[in-house]
Amino acid sequence: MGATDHDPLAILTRPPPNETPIERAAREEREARARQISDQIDEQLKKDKAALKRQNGLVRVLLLGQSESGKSTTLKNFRMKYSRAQWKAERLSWRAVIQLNLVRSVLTILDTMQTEMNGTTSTPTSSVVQELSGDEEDEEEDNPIPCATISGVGIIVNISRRSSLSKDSNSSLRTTLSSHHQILKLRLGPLRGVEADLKKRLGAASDEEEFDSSASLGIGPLEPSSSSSGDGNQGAERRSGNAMIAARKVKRREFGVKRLHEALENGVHALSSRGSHHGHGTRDSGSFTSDDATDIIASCRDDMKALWLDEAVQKVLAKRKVRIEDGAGFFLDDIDRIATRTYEPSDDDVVRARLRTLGVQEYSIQFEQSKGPTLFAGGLGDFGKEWIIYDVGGARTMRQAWLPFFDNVNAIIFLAPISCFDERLQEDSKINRLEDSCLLWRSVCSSKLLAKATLILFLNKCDILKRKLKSGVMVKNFLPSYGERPNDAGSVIKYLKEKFKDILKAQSSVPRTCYYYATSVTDTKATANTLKTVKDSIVREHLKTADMV
Ligand SMILES: Nc1nc2c(ncn2[C@@H]2O[C@H](COP(=O)(O)OP(=O)(O)OP(=O)(O)O)[C@@H](O)[C@H]2O)c(=O)[nH]1
Ligand SMILES: [Mg+2]
Repeated sequence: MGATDHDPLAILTRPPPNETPIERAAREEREARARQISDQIDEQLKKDKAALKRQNGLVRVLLLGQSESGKSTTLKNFRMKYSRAQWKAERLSWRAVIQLNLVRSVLTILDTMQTEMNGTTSTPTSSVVQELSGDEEDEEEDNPIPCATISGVGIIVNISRRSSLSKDSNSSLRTTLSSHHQILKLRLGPLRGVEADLKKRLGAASDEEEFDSSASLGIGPLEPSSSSSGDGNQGAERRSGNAMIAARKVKRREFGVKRLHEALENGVHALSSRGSHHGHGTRDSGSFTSDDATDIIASCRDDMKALWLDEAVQKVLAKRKVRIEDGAGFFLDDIDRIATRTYEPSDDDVVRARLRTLGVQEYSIQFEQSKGPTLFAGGLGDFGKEWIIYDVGGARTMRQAWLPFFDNVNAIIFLAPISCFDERLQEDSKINRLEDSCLLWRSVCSSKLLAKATLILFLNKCDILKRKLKSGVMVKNFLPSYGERPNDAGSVIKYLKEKFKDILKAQSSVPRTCYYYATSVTDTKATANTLKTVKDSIVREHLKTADMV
């Protein structure tokens, strides 16, 4: 008896006895089809398994924080370090954005000068203006008023009054602005057309935007209830009681785009098609030569420099507390380099460029497996190799859009710009920016949806903080709880870090890990090191959750 006689399967699959040639051909065709289907199923299973593995290894990171906290700048650092090829390919297309940043700074100076010449009290509002806390319309002077107390944290944020100059110094400043300044203003006039042109080219999604100053935090269930904000004092009264001021809408000039890639591409395409019409503005082997906007900017170079370096202009800016140098997209110290016909942005330029985020932008980053022992080694497969980073718009009116992205997120990188203890929100001039950051951080810490996410806090804009403190701004004037602690950056960072830690502790029922970093994310070298540590901690936490370590 052969071995197959005992194999039930062999009996089942054995060809029937007395099979005719036609029957045999039909059977073989059936079997071939079955084999083909089986192979297809195997292939699909393999694909599903790979997709599942990839899905398991996918790390989702959400960048959160108020507007101008440095979210997009952090993302740029990530892309610059870990998506080098894509970054380099995109770098040139930032030129129009950087030119727009420069032009807007100049226009802000011109507007401030005009306001001064007119002798009016209002100051133009712009993305490049870092306006100190202080209500332009208040009569009282230099009298800090407690504005808000953050419940359980003990930060009392004062909004100091604008320290206005005497009538004498006002009029003397006005007369210092001479015909020379009028001429500069006239000669720089074409930059208004350039601004409009660049905006059109990039496809402005929202430029002049109105914010309702009575708008809520706008983050739905995350939003702390009004009673829990701990403002049961004059601060709350001050914010809600003055109906006239609360109803006022704050006008703000800032440029933002919904789809960054599209905007950058638009800039490039508009430029090359224009170039073929005008015989210039061409793109040759990946680099620009020139275009109308660039020509005008280049021809205004000396006047722009003269304006920025002018002593009387600096005095007007100081008087009106317009701190362009601490604002977003500051390029006035780089006029020589940028206002040329052949300007090409550097890595640092792109990182410093300001383009407000509208909605949510999504980026995928593929991390290379590094040599030597890594977290990916040891049979952990593709864990942490692919990251999806979500960058959101941070203005209050945009926070509703964050919620859908809270689901399944592995890590939050929260940016709190700590230099802004004496600034107010652009979208709501009643709210101190540090107070807003603390409230937002509290919402993030208390969110059930984010309970499992790794928390990373960047105490950002430390460079601006240092400059501000050095210039004599006293933290205790804005945060009375800071008391007599030394007015240096190290002490302020330590103090605020403890405040953010306290908030997390108060909002967590179980002890929760959070990684804290003092950052200046425009410093790309230092940020590269921070990101490496951040990346490792996120992957480590992710693996812990997945029971892999
Ligand atoms: N000096 C300095 N500037 C910074 C720092 N972080 C961000 N900036 C600048 O601040 C501006 C705003 O930064 P963004 O990254 O665009 O802010 P954002 O949080 O994405 O703001 P939205 O898109 O409005 O939500 C940019 O011009 C940055 O170059 C920092 O640490 N130091
Ligand atoms: Mg942004």
